[in-house]
Amino acid sequence: MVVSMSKLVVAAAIVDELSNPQVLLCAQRSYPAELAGRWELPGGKVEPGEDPAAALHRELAEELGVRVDLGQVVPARIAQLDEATRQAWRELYAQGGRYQDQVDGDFSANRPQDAQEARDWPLVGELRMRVWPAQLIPAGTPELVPGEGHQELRWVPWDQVFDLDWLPADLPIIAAIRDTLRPDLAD
Ligand SMILES: Nc1nc2c([nH]c(=O)n2[C@H]2C[C@H](O)[C@@H](COP(=O)(O)OP(=O)(O)OP(=O)(O)O)O2)c(=O)[nH]1
Repeated sequence: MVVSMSKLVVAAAIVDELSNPQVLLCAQRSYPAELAGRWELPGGKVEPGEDPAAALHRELAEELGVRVDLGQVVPARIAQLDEATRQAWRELYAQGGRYQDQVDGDFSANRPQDAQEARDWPLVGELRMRVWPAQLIPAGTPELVPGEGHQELRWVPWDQVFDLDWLPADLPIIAAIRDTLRPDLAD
């Protein structure tokens, strides 16, 4: 059997307050050139053998200098992916897949052919992303100084979030986060 190898990225949807979020922390990438200027959720790649949630805490401390409380992972919703991605993803899961670097073992246990959800979202190529809602410790919306990875960090109200030029794979993810945290705003 062909088993594809994927790389896990972890990211946080940091809001002012998990119980009633008004704004989302959006980050504008500064590199590489082809991604510079696009918006993303802060985070980064899991290192070999690293626990994914621990990797996220590490990335947020490094990139933003913050500590966070994490909520529940927002799973990937098959229905929110475009048709080409959905098809590619079904095939991937049918083959079976593992993360490189022994992160979390086999991820094909939850098969999107049958399921409507899976834990991780597809990004470009081999990358998959696990996303947690989060709030700062203490909760709030302080001004944050971007590190070298970001041009700008901005707290954005939900009704303006989709005005930003997101990395393409993030659009269904951001919609799912908004629908999960603010079901009253769901389309
Ligand atoms: N952090 C983050 N990465 C995303 C998002 N959406 C998306 O497609 N990506 C892609 C962009 C990158 O190719 C990859 C994350 O890599 P990265 O460069 O941020 O990872 P890293 O901080 O560990 O950096 P490096 O060691 O690889 O330089 O995932 C997102 O919302 N947040």
